Amino acid sequence: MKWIPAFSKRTMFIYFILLCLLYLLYALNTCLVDERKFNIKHIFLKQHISTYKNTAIRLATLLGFGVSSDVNKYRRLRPSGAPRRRLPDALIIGVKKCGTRALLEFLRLHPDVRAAGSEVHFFDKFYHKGFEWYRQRMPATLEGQLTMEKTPSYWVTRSAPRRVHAMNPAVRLLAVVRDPVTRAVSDYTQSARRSVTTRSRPGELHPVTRRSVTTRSRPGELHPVTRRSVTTRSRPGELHPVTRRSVTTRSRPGELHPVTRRSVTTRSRPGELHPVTRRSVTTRSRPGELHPVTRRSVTTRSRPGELHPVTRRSVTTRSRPGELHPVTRRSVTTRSRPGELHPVTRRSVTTRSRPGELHPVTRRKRPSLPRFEQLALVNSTHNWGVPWSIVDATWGPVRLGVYARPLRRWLRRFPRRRLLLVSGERLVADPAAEMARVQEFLGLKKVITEKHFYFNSTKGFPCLLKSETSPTPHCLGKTKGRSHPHIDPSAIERLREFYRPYNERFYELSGINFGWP
Ligand SMILES: Nc1ncnc2c1ncn2[C@@H]1O[C@H](COP(=O)(O)OS(=O)(=O)O)[C@@H](OP(=O)(O)O)[C@H]1O
Repeated sequence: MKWIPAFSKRTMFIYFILLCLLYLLYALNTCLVDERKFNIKHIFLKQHISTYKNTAIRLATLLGFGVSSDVNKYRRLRPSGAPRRRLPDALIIGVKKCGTRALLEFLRLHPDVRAAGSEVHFFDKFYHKGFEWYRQRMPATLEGQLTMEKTPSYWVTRSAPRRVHAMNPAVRLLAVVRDPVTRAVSDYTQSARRSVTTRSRPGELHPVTRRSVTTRSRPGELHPVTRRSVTTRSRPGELHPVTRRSVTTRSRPGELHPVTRRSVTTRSRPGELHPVTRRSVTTRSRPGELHPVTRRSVTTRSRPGELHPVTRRSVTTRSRPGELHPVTRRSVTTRSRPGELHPVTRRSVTTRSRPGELHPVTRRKRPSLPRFEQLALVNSTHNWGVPWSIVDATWGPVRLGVYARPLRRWLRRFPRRRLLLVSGERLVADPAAEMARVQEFLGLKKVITEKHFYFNSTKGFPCLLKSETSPTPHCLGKTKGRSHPHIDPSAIERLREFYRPYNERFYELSGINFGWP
């Protein structure tokens, strides 16, 4: 030590005193800012110190010291300059259809949380755009506020744990989980609302979803892919050959439905009363004619340009595509060829395309999916002569409920204490209690309590008394908390059996028993 004056005892002592002074200065600055007796010089100093502090914490972590980086313990907001956009401090990484939107909306009640409104999909779809792009998608926050984002698909994106870790190894992760069976039904309900009614040939798979489609086969035929009965059009009075229930019939005027014995939709001649109900029926008369029974004018089909001979108002015409209505000079409903735009409005028109074809202009889907049971179970095996359905674990809504696999991937990158598993069931049954756990995990003061919620019995879910965006009581949107279709109890039981071992594995890995049936 003697030959290196820089390390003499006296020099070391001076360094120590200097360090203490520096720390005192920092502490003093914090107090000054807290008391709101700050000036621009202090703000700059504060910003620099917090930057150094964060850097120091990261360096210490790299060197293997167990420094807690829980720097965001709840603080009174200090107005240290203008708000700015920052990369997220915490992420809701999943799981789809488990209540991620509810969690985010509830968290937004906290004054120290700011979150991106829509799903950003950075770590799964837009990673190539870089962190600066991601930062720009975030809301501006004040020093001390948490920046958050939720994208449920991160949970199952293989590369997401590595990418999130590269952004910030100290980031806090939240995942909402729910009974995988209910989750699957919820997932299916959403797809059913979005998906399409196609008319393809029997046996053909849907060209977009690659799953079987609603077919029109002959009465009694089973669906060629799912081997279940299909919607049939049989002759009046016939029962459905498979379900043995009555089918939609077209009978002659006056005939009662042969099975239900109720009157059927008839097409009679103008002036005729319905032979059973004795009420007037929809008639097609010639232009100008009054309805022979009611003496009111009837819907007519006149030639384009002609006024209705009784009411003297223009009538619905069928003109050639592109033609304007000769009286109103407005465009008329046209039937163009698939892909053609309406010649006057330049908007896509109702088309009749060939089976499997998507609408050529809008490329949008139309509604209908096979039943949940058909998709979740494959009725192919026979166990000692007894038909036995096996769960289709490759089907998305089923696969996503196997939580153990993605959890293992996340735990390879992040320590368990960095990931909070939120119960989707408790978020509905006792939102305040679950939010208390979440606030503690995020190092926030407990601000969100029971007084923020009320139970809306019509919706069947907890709703908010007020929020950042609305000062009046409101629930989540109508896409959240949908009513689910009835599912065959035996299918539910099959799924429960399927998930049981995976759930056990998940409880082991997470250290929490969620108690799913
Ligand atoms: N408070 C409240 N209000 C409405 N809905 C609530 C609420 N809390 C939890 N849930 C459940 O959240 C389910 C939707 O989950 P997500 O928000 O994760 O869906 S998504 O992945 O973002 O599409 C949603 O699923 P469905 O019931 O199938 O619509 C709800 O069961």
